[in-house]
Amino acid sequence: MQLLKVHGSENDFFILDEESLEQTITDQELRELARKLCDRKNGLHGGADGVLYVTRGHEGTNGRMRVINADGSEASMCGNGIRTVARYLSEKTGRDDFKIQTMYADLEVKRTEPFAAGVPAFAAEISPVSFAAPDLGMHIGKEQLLNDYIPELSTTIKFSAVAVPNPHLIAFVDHETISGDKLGEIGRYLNDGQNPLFPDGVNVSFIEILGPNKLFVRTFERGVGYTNACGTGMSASSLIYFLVHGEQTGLEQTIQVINPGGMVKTIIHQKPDQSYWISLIGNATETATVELPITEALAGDFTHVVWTDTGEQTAYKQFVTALKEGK
Ligand SMILES: N[C@@H](CCC[C@H](N)C(=O)O)C(=O)O
Repeated sequence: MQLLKVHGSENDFFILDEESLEQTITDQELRELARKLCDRKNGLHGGADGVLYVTRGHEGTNGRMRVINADGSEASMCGNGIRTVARYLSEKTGRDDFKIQTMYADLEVKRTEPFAAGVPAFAAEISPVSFAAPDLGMHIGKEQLLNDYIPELSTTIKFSAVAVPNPHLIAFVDHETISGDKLGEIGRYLNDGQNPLFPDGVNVSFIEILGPNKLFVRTFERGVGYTNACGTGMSASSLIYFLVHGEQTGLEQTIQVINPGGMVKTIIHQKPDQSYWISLIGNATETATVELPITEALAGDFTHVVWTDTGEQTAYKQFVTALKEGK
């Protein structure tokens, strides 16, 4: 079996193309493989946030992406992941602009200007968007939530909820709060599988506004925990920023979203039917190619792994250093 280790803003994944498997695997094996590979302690080379399983897509697409979180659960979308799958499929098929089949929609992706020398970038469509409680798996006694309190969570922090289409709960906070563990406390509670508010879990993001069209976003991901970045989380946060702070931004404007692992750009669009969609633009970095026997991987045995670094991470680190220095 071959894998590709990739990341978008250091939200890292193993891409597994079904064509690299000698035999088909069951859904149960795929979930088990994700749990074994991604474990941050005992997994493959420090683990990962998830597995992106690439298969043939239906007509009109260049392939299909399934998102398996580190805990083996399946998500409907992954914004950082889809850019890396876009790059993988682009290099596999020689096309730079195409659609990828995901759980609920065929999404447009395209190669864009690199973020820096050696830092390839792709743009991905993030949609469909919904604010409806049933689409969010939200049970808070309200049909929608926009900048309002959930008293069970906090009496001082206001939340907004949006599905893009995976569910996100978002709050504007100050610098001290975003740097503390309130996000972890809320994220862990809402993803314990037992709470009555989001029984299926939810991705939780805190936003600090750094200036007009400039945000810092930190996310606690469903099925993962704290991540360096969450692409759908940053897209959802940008949309909520537009809806709550319309005095600072507008449709078709580029929003810069800084995250613990780097930076992405987002643009909010509105269709004639009034529905929203978001462009998410960011790096698609390939850090290593990996070869290993699937039977051993399923048993959590990584002794016969052939791991080959691509060397791309050096350019990515230089890009992040320049970003921090404001260059
Ligand atoms: N990291 C992803 C989101 C992955 C799925 C998420 N954990 C969920 O369960 O919804 C991103 O970049 O969007």
